[in-house]
Amino acid sequence: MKSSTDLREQWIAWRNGVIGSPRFQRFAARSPFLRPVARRRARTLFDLVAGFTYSQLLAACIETRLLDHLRGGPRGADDLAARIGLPADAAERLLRTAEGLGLVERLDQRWALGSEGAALLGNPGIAEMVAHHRLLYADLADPLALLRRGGGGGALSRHWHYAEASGAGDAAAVAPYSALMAASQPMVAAQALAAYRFDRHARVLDIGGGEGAFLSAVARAVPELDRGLFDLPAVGERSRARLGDGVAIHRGDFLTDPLPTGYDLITLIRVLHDHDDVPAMQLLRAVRAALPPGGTLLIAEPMAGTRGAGGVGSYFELYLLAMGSGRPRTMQEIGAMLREAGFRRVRPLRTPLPLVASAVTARP
Ligand SMILES: C[S@@+](CC[C@H](N)C(=O)[O-])C[C@H]1O[C@@H](n2cnc3c(N)ncnc32)[C@H](O)[C@@H]1O
Repeated sequence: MKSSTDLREQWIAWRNGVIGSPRFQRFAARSPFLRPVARRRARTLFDLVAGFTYSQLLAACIETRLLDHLRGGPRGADDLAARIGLPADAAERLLRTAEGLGLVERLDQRWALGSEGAALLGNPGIAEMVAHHRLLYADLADPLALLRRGGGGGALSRHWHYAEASGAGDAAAVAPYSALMAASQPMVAAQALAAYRFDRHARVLDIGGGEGAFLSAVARAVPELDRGLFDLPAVGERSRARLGDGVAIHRGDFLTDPLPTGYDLITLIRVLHDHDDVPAMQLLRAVRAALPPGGTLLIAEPMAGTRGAGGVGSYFELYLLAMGSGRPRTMQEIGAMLREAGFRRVRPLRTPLPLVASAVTARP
């Protein structure tokens, strides 16, 4: 009897033979029943081929602040050209191409914000990420070279000081990544806060908490919670400015220094995936040791293998490869690591937008 793997292999060979056949493609394009599928497939393939042009066009819209200029309502092309600092014909071309991506739309002789443009403006962190992608774009200019050298060694690795450089990093080294993380944090905090009841706890410690944007969001939702933040010294300094004196700031290296105790909830938000398996296990063991009996660890970050997340997993895989440290892990891999670190009750949580972050809790 054939195994399910054999049957799947046969099915894949048959399917690929049909889809790849020019004769079938011609037939599907003419058939009224198959035409919608054929068009959808052609569109998906085109997006795969041309995706880099979309990203670069988006980068131009962000750099010129084109979408910001439409925030208040439609404007004429000449007005926009003057505002974004482009000659009229160049501005017209930028607007036409942005229209194709739903970023702007025509309204008589004027231009208005398109639905994708409005969604983008609603999440300021996205614009920051688009601008930041200049670094990843440079590292991906030769993707095979990046893969062959095992990642790192480029612009993105220099941006994330702790990825490959030695030392904790001074104020200048940590500023760019800390600001970027703070700008993109609200989307992530929304996932964690929707997935987990923070009001079950008395004291929360956010490890790798950056400038404190996550703890600020937690405080708005559960003001009575005592808060502490642990991060590298120069980042801790930045968080003091945002969080004020009401929050305990612990400065140190979580791979070499002891973690503070006395917190019944510890959070790792977009932290674990930054680290290779050995340091990631070291961190989980340290957290396990710092938690009291009955305490909880909450991990929230984008995870590999997330159903319905499309190419998001590939994006994070390449991003972390270019950064030179860490990898996105599946929920199962994180669960296994938690158990190996001595955690017993591992519970995946539902987040509203898993492509932004999935979440899991564990207790000693
Ligand atoms: C990707 S950022 C996430 C920041 C924040 N949790 C967020 O989601 O916005 C990772 C954070 O971990 C901190 N970090 C990295 N390695 C560290 C180490 N060895 N000790 C302490 N903090 C570290 C970085 O400084 C940075 O703030």
